[in-house]
Amino acid sequence: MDVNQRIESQLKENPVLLYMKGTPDFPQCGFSGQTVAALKEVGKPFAFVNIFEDPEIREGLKAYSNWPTFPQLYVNGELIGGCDIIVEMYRSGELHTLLNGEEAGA
Ligand SMILES: N[C@@H](CCC(=O)N[C@@H](CS)C(=O)NCC(=O)O)C(=O)O
Ligand code: FES
Repeated sequence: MDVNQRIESQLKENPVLLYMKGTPDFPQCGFSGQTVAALKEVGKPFAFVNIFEDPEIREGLKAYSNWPTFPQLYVNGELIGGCDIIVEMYRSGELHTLLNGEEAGA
């Protein structure tokens, strides 16, 4: 499998997937840490890939998504954004809406 196929299969298997530095319990960069904190507040389960453990994905994902930095949050295979976007969506309530669908605002 080449790197694009690996990325596609990860995205297919995980409807909410965060590519990050470190793990949710031990983020190894503040940008990944802030993003994890927002996701944890919303409280829906999410999968992650620690790009420090996978240099091929680290470089391949930048080309795949045309987005040069981490974290990168994907929902249903679609890139939602990095730290700035996710934190802003958390503050505005959009992240909750995105991850909870109709339950949002209930
Ligand atoms: N403004 C970015 C901040 C993220 C960022 O600058 N990430 C850098 C430093 S952690 C990065 O991933 N650089 C590429 C690399 O480390 O491969 C965001 O909103 O996500
Ligand atoms: S690892 Fe240095 S800013 Fe993220």
